[in-house]
Amino acid sequence: MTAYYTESQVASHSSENDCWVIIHGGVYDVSKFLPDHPGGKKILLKHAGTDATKQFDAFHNAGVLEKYAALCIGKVGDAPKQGSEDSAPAAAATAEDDQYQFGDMVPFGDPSWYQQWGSPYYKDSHRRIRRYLRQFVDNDIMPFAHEWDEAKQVPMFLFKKCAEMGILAAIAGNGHLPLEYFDVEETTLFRGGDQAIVPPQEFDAFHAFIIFDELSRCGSGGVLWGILGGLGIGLPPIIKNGSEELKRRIVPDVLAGRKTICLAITEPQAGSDVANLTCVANESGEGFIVNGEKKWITNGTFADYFTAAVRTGGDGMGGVSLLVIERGMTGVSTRQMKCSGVWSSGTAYINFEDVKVPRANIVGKENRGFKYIMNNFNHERMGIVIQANRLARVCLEEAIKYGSKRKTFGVKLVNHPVLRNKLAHMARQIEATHAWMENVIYQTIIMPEDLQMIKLGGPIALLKAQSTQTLEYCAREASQIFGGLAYTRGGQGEKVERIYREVRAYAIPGGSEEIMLDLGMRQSMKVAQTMYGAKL
Ligand code: HEM
Repeated sequence: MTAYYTESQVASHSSENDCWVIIHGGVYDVSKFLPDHPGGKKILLKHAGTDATKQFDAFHNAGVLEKYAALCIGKVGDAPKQGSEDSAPAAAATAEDDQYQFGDMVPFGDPSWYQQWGSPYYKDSHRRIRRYLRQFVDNDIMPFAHEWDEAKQVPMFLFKKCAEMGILAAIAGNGHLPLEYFDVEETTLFRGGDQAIVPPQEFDAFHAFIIFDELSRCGSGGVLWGILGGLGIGLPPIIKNGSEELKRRIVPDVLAGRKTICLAITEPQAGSDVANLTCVANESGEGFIVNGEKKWITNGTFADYFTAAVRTGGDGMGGVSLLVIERGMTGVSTRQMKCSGVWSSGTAYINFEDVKVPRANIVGKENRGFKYIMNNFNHERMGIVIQANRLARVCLEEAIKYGSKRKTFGVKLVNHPVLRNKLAHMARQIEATHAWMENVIYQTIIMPEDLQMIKLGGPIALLKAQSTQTLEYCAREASQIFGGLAYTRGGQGEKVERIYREVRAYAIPGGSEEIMLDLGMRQSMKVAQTMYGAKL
């Protein structure tokens, strides 16, 4: 039952031992919080017993109130009369309610189909998954993203939660649900047949896109890579190429959040140059003995399984295989690396020293690993593109929100033409990238998979460079708009400061911008000549 107080009742609680404030209609008892308030005790006491909404808004993000909800003891005003509209429980929102607009309506703060624009790509189940994910991110992720980043790990219960929702299965399937390896009725998103939030038979690449896009609103690459980075790239090669025995042994546990997995390809001396990796797996008896190092491995500090690229044959791409190495195997050791960003994602340096791996753990055929890795690259890169563009959008949204309340020289930041110019350049790049992204995702639905490999590889490589350069631009400009607040960790500039540190975690892995731009043109020229008959 909500308690209601009058303004004069609140005013009588204005001493150091008994201090209440009103913020956005809520009454907060901050007596015990005074010594812990990061802004200091005095400033709170100055506003004791009063409505301090305006002062509060000047120094905090809205999320602070959610995080400190326990301090809220009631509301200000009269209790609603029984049976009045206010006392009735709010009706659950339906997909129809969301048909025209959804979100905060900050210009370009969400994709255009959230803001009264029509789109051929989305139907009711897309609108429902969007609402479901937004609540999850607002309530269960955003208030804690900063803490998790500082603690340099995401909590393990998050994997279970994502599994229960069906998010892990949705991400692993590359636009399809891997229905053989999880029970849809155990998930909140897909249970209930035609009545499900997303009926399993309706699931498509746009649902997966919305999941990634909405999750990325948390503004933390560390959280995103933490929960999905390893699974999103480490599991699909097994689902696609592994033996039935290997799949049954590994996939259900990972999709249920009981076990975690990562992809271990990069080495101290071989990054984008995958064909030259040196981690070696020598045949021995019933299996292999693995020796070598892996570096910058997302989720490597805690993953139970490593989908590792190893050299089983001669030099170059024809000698690479994929092996599932398990944490419990003797000779596996991992340590957390100190990176400039994505702190909570568990980036690891890994040593394999005489690790005995049974032959049953090989993924697909021996010496075919390079092909399996390449086949997964489009999926991996699109995941990066979606995240990078939403993180860029977060920078724009945060900058507009902050710039609409902060004044300099008596004028709101958004009303200074020089700052509006920055916002405009951010918006045009984000919207252009988003439209290209939707176009490519649509192609992944209508184009046969073998053709996608050939025709989409070039555009996706260019799109990756487009999205990370957009992210870099937006992170920089938003930081300038936030000024000193984006130079300190936490507080109002929390997301922008963190994203600025995370730009390189998007621009380098999965193919650096330089390699993407070159590959994108090379591949597109080849396709034009060999498939469309261009005389070049
Ligand atoms: C329920 C009441 C309040 C809570 C839970 C709260 C919480 C916080 C927190 C968590 C921070 C750290 C920065 C951040 O995360 O945003 C902070 C900073 C601050 N707060 Fe509060 N606060 C409250 C009320 C107020 C009020 C009424 C004022 C009055 C002006 C105030 C002034 C400040 C200032 C000046 C800072 C420092 C900002 C900076 O570092 O730039 N707070 N507060």
